[in-house]
Amino acid sequence: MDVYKITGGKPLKGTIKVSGAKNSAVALIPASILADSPVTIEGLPEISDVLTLQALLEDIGGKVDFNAGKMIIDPTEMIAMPLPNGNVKKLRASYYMMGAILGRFKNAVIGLPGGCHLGPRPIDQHIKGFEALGAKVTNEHGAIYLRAEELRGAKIYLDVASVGATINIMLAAVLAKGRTTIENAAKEPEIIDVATLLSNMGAEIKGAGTNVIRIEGVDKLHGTKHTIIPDRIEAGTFMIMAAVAGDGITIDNVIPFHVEALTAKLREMGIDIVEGEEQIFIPKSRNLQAVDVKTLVYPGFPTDLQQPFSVLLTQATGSSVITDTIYPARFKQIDELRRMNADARVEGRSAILAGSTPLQAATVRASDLRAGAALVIAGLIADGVTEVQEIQHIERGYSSLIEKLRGIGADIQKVTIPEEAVVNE
Ligand SMILES: CC(=O)N[C@H]1[C@@H](OP(=O)(O)OP(=O)(O)OC[C@H]2O[C@@H](n3ccc(=O)[nH]c3=O)[C@H](O)[C@@H]2O)O[C@H](CO)[C@@H](O)[C@@H]1O
Ligand SMILES: C=C(OP(=O)(O)O)C(=O)O
Repeated sequence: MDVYKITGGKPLKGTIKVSGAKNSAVALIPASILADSPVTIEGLPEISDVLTLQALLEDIGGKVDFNAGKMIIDPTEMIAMPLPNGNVKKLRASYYMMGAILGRFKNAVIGLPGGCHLGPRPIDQHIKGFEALGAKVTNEHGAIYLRAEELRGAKIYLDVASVGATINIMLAAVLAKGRTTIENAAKEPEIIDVATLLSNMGAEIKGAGTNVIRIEGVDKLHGTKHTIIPDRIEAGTFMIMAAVAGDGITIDNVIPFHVEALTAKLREMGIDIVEGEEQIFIPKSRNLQAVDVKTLVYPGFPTDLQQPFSVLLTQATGSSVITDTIYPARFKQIDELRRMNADARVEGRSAILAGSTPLQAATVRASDLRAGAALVIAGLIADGVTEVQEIQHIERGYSSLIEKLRGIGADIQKVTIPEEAVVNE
């Protein structure tokens, strides 16, 4: 099994570049299914979620060429093959195969999605949307069957402003007959990115990025070329790293507006943030002050940064509370941080962290993607050599992490250890 070994305490300095956004990539790739000619996507991150989606497109007959972040997808010979399990279970966003295959072929069979275990992650709002568009949806032996004679535009009010449901309904609705309105839509930047690709393919979409999206169905969509937006969660992870371990770090390829909730919190803690057009510079930080954080839908503080942020709070003066209103049980990093000497505990939907506590190296487990990112940051500031296990979760979402961190002076390596050395819960 592969693990990361990190020797903490090295001064981190220089420039670190952000890759394309994972949560856009995983929707843009399935969106290509809807076109009648090749789609090119540039700037994709080299992460396992992207490779798994490439395999899923190939499973249904797509021809895909992926090289240096550029993916050329020829969807012309795709067929609505069932995708019951296997690759589907490797990532959360395989649910976008439902909307895209249903949208193009009017029927689809897809296993239930995988992804990070953050507590319950229902897809009832996706299903509600597909049904409103005229699909019959059944769950048979762990696979979702979607069948429609034709898809017709509808008015859909989402009970929760779900990113996945918003995008999935857009994918299913762009080729439906007539007008679809999604109310209480999610507003994340990734939704705008997907709407931009679909519009450039010929779709008629208005309001992406607001809470009402209107889609006028069209008869066909064509290929196009698209450049993905930068990953605001990767950028945020590097900002947190720079604040807690940096000796002057520039984060390159970031849209500062996309990380404003984090920037505001960091400033509240006393951290200097210098914003450029596509760069953020964070000088060495001193005297971090405790703050409370509540995760909310965009533009609120993102749940995906809550776990990395908890490491920063172990180094602040005073006691901080993090409350995750999106995934109330998303605190598996806390037990691992306690192994590293953090003074932290979970109470209900909150984590309470007392600072400032020097962290000590330990062998820890990345239970999920952002818990893994949190443990890497913890390893960078801990005294000694930290071993992070289960890094396959981290590699679902961070492109070339080792190389990027080494580029700013981190001592981190990927090594293979025998299976018997793996820690169990
Ligand atoms: C691939 C992807 O883009 N993943 C992101 C996406 O996940 P994902 O799209 O799965 O998250 P959602 O925005 O759908 O979930 C938000 C909230 O709505 C609830 N919900 C969602 C759908 C549904 O049908 N019913 C329902 O109750 C969820 O349990 C959660 O409490 O947004 C999350 C919230 O920003 C991020 O943590 C994930 O990184
Ligand atoms: C939860 C995440 O991803 P996914 O939805 O793909 O599991 C994440 O990116 O933090």
